Amino acid sequence: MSTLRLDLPGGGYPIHIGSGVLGSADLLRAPVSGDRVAIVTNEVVAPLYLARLTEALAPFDPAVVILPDGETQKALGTIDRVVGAFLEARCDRATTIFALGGGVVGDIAGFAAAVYQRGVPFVQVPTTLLSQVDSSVGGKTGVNHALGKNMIGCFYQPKAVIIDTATLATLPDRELSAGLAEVIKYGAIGNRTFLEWLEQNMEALLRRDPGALAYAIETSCRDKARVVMADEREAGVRALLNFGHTFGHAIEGAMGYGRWLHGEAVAAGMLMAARLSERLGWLAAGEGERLRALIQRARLPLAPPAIAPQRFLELMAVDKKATRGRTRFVLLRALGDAFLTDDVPEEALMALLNAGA
Ligand SMILES: NC(=O)c1ccc[n+]([C@@H]2O[C@H](COP(=O)([O-])OP(=O)(O)OC[C@H]3O[C@@H](n4cnc5c(N)ncnc54)[C@H](O)[C@@H]3O)[C@@H](O)[C@H]2O)c1
Ligand SMILES: O=C(O)C(=O)C[C@@H](O)[C@H](O)[C@H](O)COP(=O)(O)O
Ligand SMILES: [Zn+2]
Repeated sequence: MSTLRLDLPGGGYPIHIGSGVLGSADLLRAPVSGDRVAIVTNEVVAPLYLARLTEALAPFDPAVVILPDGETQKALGTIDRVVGAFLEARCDRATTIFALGGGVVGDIAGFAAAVYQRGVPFVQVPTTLLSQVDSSVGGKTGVNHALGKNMIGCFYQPKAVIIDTATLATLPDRELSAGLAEVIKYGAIGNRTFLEWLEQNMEALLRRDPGALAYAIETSCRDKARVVMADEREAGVRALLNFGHTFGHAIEGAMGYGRWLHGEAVAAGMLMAARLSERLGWLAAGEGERLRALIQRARLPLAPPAIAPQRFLELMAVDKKATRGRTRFVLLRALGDAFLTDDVPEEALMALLNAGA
């Protein structure tokens, strides 16, 4: 097992990574400060891992909230239902909330914990590759709105992140690939050495080699923690973690939440951002091709679905990175060297959208 730390002025937390840590009573009970716990999970994850978490938390007798599966659950109505379940179970301010599941459960449970009685402690126990490398770390919580992805939420840091890599054994292949999109993102935005490692180890990751997965998860969490420690509230460098997301979130919204997985939309979005970088003369063609090849080997989509350019623009107009009415994009100077800019001529953007990628 390895442990990283994410330190912030408001208090830091450990990120424990290891196979079988879901069975570790010591690790799971350490972040519990009060005398009660509640677990938020979903109908897919509960039959697989709820008993193990409940056993590890004994003698606490957790209140359990089991949500339906899927991205469409990331909606304000779900927060109302989760808060209702907490109230019915008489959860008080000394109740620690555990999020057991993928990014959807983590974003919902984290936001519910942030607003329940104005804030109760919570712990992330991520069970998808995507949530283990990205969503469980850094404190972005929230839900979607019909007009935009993650439009309702807040920054609210967990007390601990406990990553049991053994849970990935039951993850469907399509979900594993979706997680690899965010892993590739770390290489593309700021870690060329890691990108080269991914080029050499993609097959090992796809066949779920435990050593390769552990290395990819640890490197991703370390990179993300470093960025979050430098800029918790996304005033600057944290925006780079949004590489591929300006296009990706628009794809998710245009298709209807859940049709394209988040990681799939981010993969196509990263390639759109790379192509835009090439069109604007920032990125050499060979670099974009290298990213395309890696995304293809991760079994991820290489191009967006058919979306009218006007619709794309409408959806991107609400992107949270926009300032003074101008959409900002994360572009590449090279693989491993990303930057944020609002200096994207409309003709270049329209040419990209009209080209279908
Ligand atoms: N907060 C953040 O910083 C952040 C970062 C990245 C993504 N996100 C959000 O995360 C969400 C995507 O997360 P995700 O990719 O984990 O999707 P998800 O939570 O929908 O999980 C994917 C699927 O796998 C199932 N599942 C979970 N663990 C499993 C396991 N061990 N075995 C078998 N099945 C399992 C889930 O029930 C679901 O069907 C999106 O809403 C995205 O916006 C948030
Ligand atoms: O943690 C971050 O910061 C990220 O941008 C990570 C992204 O992978 C993630 O999808 C995040 O939820 C996007 O945030 P948003 O602010 O663009 O909604
Ligand atoms: Zn993401």
